[in-house]
Amino acid sequence: MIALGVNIDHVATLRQARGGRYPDPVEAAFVAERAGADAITAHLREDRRHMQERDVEILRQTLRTRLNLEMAVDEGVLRIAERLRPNDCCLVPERRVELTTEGGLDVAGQLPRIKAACQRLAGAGVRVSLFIDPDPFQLEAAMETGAPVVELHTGRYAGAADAAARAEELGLIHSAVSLADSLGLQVNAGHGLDYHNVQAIAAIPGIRELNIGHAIVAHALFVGMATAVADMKRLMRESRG
Ligand SMILES: CC(=O)[C@@H](O)[C@H](O)COP(=O)(O)O
Ligand SMILES: NCC(=O)COP(=O)(O)O
Repeated sequence: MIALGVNIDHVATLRQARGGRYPDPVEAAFVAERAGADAITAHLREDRRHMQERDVEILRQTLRTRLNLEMAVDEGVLRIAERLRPNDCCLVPERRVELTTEGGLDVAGQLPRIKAACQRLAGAGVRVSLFIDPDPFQLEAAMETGAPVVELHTGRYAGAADAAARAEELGLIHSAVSLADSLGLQVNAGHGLDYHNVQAIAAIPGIRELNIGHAIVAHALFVGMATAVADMKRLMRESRG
């Protein structure tokens, strides 16, 4: 059964629009868990544009499933992760000017730095995942860091301009899953997945977990968070037959 990690960042985006107390991403996480989320993903960005330290502290103390903390290799956030010790940390690239994550982490180009961060988090008892493009060089580098998990960036698949481009990206993802499996890495995937494009990814047998947020939160505006999560879980379940 493929697992669903619900990313609640954009509940916090709505809250930060006025810098108030609601909607509370923690409440969204509880609803998502009751609706079938297997984990909650929260991206504590260095610029704190959405999730706040208060949010991840409460999530760490209250979740019934797992907390997957997404973060850049930023000293301040690393120290928070070492203190909170979430179940999982997923290392992602960040640029303050980006609207959202634009690609995978360049592990191959900064291997000593990423490896040191992985060792610090593993030393704190955290399972580390690396958010990378479906690229053989990045997969080989990810294995060098000792991180047991990779999350394949599905953004280019999700944003493909036409069916041919989407099929090409899907092929790269299939190949990356096979290589990751041969390297002994757990394979997750995420970014830009929605109710129209998720099933082709969820159907790939070697993928253990999908992290999905923006599309679920957007759907939840119209049907509620519980139904939005249940709808996504059903599509993922049906994709496996
Ligand atoms: C790494 C990734 O693809 C997302 O989980 C990330 O959280 C996107 O950043 P925003 O949530 O800020 O859009
Ligand atoms: N790592 C992907 C994630 O957590 C959610 O990405 P998105 O569904 O908000 O694009």
